[in-house]
Amino acid sequence: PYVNTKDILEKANKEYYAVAAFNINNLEFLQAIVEGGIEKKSPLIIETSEGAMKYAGMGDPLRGASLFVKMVREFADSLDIPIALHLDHGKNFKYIISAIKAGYSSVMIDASDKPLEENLKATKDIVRIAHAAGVSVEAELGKLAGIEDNVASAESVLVNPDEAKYFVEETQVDFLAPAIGTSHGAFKFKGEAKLDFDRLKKVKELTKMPLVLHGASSVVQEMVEIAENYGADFGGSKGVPSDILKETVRLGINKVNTDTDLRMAFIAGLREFLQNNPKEFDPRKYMETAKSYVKKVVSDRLELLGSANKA
Ligand SMILES: O=C(COP(=O)(O)O)N(O)CCCOP(=O)(O)O
Ligand SMILES: [Zn+2]
Repeated sequence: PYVNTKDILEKANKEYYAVAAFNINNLEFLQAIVEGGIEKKSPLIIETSEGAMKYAGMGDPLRGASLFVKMVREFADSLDIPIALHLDHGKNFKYIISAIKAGYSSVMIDASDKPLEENLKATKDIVRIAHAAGVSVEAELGKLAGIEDNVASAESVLVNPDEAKYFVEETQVDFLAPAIGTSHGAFKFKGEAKLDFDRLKKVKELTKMPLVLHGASSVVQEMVEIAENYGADFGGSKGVPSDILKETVRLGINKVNTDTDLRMAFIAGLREFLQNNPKEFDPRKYMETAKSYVKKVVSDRLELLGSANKA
């Protein structure tokens, strides 16, 4: 069934596991993610960024939002596993309202690049509207390093746990993304991977609410090797190692944003197939390997996060 993201995350919060939030931009990634969820009998959070809404709507974000709701509902309404649709990194008021209007389960208001007072005000405004429409809300405190929504932030600004407690009480957001040292994309760490577990622990103790990890892809070595075998150049790529990811779940992370791992699995499969099948031009065939690799990465992640058999 099509459910509210909050329902999925409240259960995960109580039982101390995490649910992956997989980004999509097209039909093929959605198909592969749903196949993984069915195989693992796992709840799924499908999420789309504002860029995805523009891409699918051919420049019209409301059309994009409505298309994604229809696609995801079509799968969700016909399956036993709970599936929610979430707007990731909502920064533009018009896009956030478009997602609510189209029927998204939840939206993120990302005002983390603003001073606290501005973040508070923007978040309160969205919470008031979203809650009136039965839509749950995610906000972010602190800043991820790396490129976030085209804003290149040289270094990450880690969450302040006391500020987090004040923020959630003031805004009544349903789930919070504390920045603890991750960043988006495939090049997360120069040296050794390190996250600020102490801050995470404190935020959980102070808020007791479902928490979100952005920039949580692991950069699966197996996929990097296949892609590089067929011409990709992913030198220097490094993600969040599985043991570190598991520790964040043990410390209270309940939603794990995953986009890069799916992108690398897809391109690895696509490169491999195209190189080995010079005569093929049927789109139902030449994306098969790509989709199967995405499904594999999805299934492994659902297992790792502990949401398998939790549907
Ligand atoms: O946290 C993540 C993904 O992290 P990852 O890169 O580690 O998968 N996200 O919120 C995904 C952000 C995708 O935005 P865009 O469509 O503009 O590229
Ligand atoms: Zn993110």
